[in-house]
Amino acid sequence: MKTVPLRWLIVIPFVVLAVVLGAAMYLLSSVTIADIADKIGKQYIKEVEGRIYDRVQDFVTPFISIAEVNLAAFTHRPELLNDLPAVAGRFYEQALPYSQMTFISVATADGRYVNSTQSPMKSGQHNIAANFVYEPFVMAGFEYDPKTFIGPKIEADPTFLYDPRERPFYRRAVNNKQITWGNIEPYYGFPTLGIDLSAPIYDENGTLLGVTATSIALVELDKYLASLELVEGAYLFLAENNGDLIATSGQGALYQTENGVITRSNLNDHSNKAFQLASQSAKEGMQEIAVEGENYLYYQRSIDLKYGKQWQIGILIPRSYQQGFLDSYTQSVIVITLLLFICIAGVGSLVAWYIGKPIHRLSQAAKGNNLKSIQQLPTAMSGVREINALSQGLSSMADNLSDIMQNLEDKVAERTSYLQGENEHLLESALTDELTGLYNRRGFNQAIEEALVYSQEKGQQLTFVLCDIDHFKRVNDEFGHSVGDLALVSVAMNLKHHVRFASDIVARYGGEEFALVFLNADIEQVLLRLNRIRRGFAQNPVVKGEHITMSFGVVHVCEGEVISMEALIEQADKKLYQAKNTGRDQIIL
Ligand SMILES: Nc1nc2c(ncn2[C@@H]2O[C@H](COP(=O)(O)OP(=O)(O)OP(=O)(O)O)[C@@H](O)[C@H]2O)c(=O)[nH]1
Repeated sequence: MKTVPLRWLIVIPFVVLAVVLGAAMYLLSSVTIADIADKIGKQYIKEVEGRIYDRVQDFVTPFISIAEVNLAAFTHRPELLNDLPAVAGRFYEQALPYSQMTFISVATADGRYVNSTQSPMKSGQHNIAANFVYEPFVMAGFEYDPKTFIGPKIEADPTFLYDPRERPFYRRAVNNKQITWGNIEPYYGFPTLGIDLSAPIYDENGTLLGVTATSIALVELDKYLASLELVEGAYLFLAENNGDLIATSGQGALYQTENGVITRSNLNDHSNKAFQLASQSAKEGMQEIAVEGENYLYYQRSIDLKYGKQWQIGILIPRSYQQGFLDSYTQSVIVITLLLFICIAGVGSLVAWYIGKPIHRLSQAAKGNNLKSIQQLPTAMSGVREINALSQGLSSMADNLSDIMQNLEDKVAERTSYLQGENEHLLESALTDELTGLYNRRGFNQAIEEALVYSQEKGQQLTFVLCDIDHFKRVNDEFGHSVGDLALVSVAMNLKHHVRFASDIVARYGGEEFALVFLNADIEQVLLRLNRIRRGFAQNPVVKGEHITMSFGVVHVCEGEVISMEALIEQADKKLYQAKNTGRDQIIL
């Protein structure tokens, strides 16, 4: 079975997971990112549009409401028109909270006129203007006074005769006989657009009593759109239905004045091509617009301002911005995911090293031939409990094995020494004659061979004797085989008695035949001894009063003479044969 290191077992799955997950995220993001970008873009557009819509409504609603409230007041209480200073005070208070409220005015049917006014570019500076205080129809500005309402005169121009009934706001209201919007126009002397709303006042008989009007500067809306923090490349505009711009997020002027003629900027001829295309589409809802290689999401919505007036909000967002943002976001997520998995794999590798190192050490110790390397392992070799348990298990197994081995060694030593004894005993019995205790033929062969080599090496003389009991058959026949055995033992003892114990050899050569070897002995001494043996048999009965005789065949090997064992035996045998054939009980040399 193929095996892998623990480290790879932990690291490889995480790396594979990271790659698969990263690839999956990349594929998924590439498929869905455009979709998500679109959704985010649309969501963003709607959010911005909602803010603008609310802002425009908040901006315009008080202006409409005040006109409506004043119309209702003058309609139901026409006597208010008899006390225009009080009306001026009322207008002043109404205008006070609204910085963009440039005029709140009323003009009576007999030509009197009063308003609360503030500069369209200097919000907060409220004054009162009237054309009846100074001189009839001479317009003058006044400070507000809490008690008299019309306070000290600020300025008066006797040549500035002002008859409101000749003014567009008055005529428009009278002609339309209802609340009517004026045109958006620049304020005279101020770089901002403004618009007014005028309402004719009738008594219960339908007689015209005058016209009340409000007017607002639109500079605040332009400022608001410009102040919005938009994504890069986004454009916003507020326009009238005919495309005339009211406010933008900062692309160009809203009107031009040439030779006293004022021209409003219109979406159709705007320098920003995206605006031009937006005006061409001129329908509400979400669309995609391509301008010079850039794709935009475009959203248009109309705001109903009552009394037949509608404005259009337009928003353009480049799609690349959203997509780029999402791309980099997705890439970051992928990179972070990959890094996370690499960190996990790294930590896994460390854990594998922490677990694997002591295991490796254990296996190295177990591989060694010496159990001591396992027994010497520390009890706490790792911070991992299971590894310590494994180490302790191995260690105690090594202890047990060591005991078993020691037992085995003792037993083997005991058995070996027993077998050695048995072996020696077997060897001895293999070389010894059981009856007499002398060398048997095999023992003799071995002994004579060693003796021959030794004496030849040392250059010593040697005498070999073969001797045989004469007519031994008769002993067996007469006294039985067991008595014959006793006789053989007695002969063996006699022979042994007469040779030198240490170096000479006595053997039972077979049956009643014996062999003697005398080492480093003169032949005379040997013969002396053989004769003693012979005489001993004549004098002492071997068994049951029976005397025996023996015949001897003797071969003497002189110093330095070389002869083989076979030749030596053959010669001795011949001599013995000769002794037997020539009367027995004799020594033949
Ligand atoms: N009791 C006893 N008899 C043995 C043993 N080995 C040989 N013999 C006997 O020795 C006798 C040898 O007889 P032979 O070969 O005829 O020789 P011999 O009777 O000694 O006659 P010569 O050698 O010619 O003098 C046999 O009767 C054998 O049975 C033994 O171990 N025990």
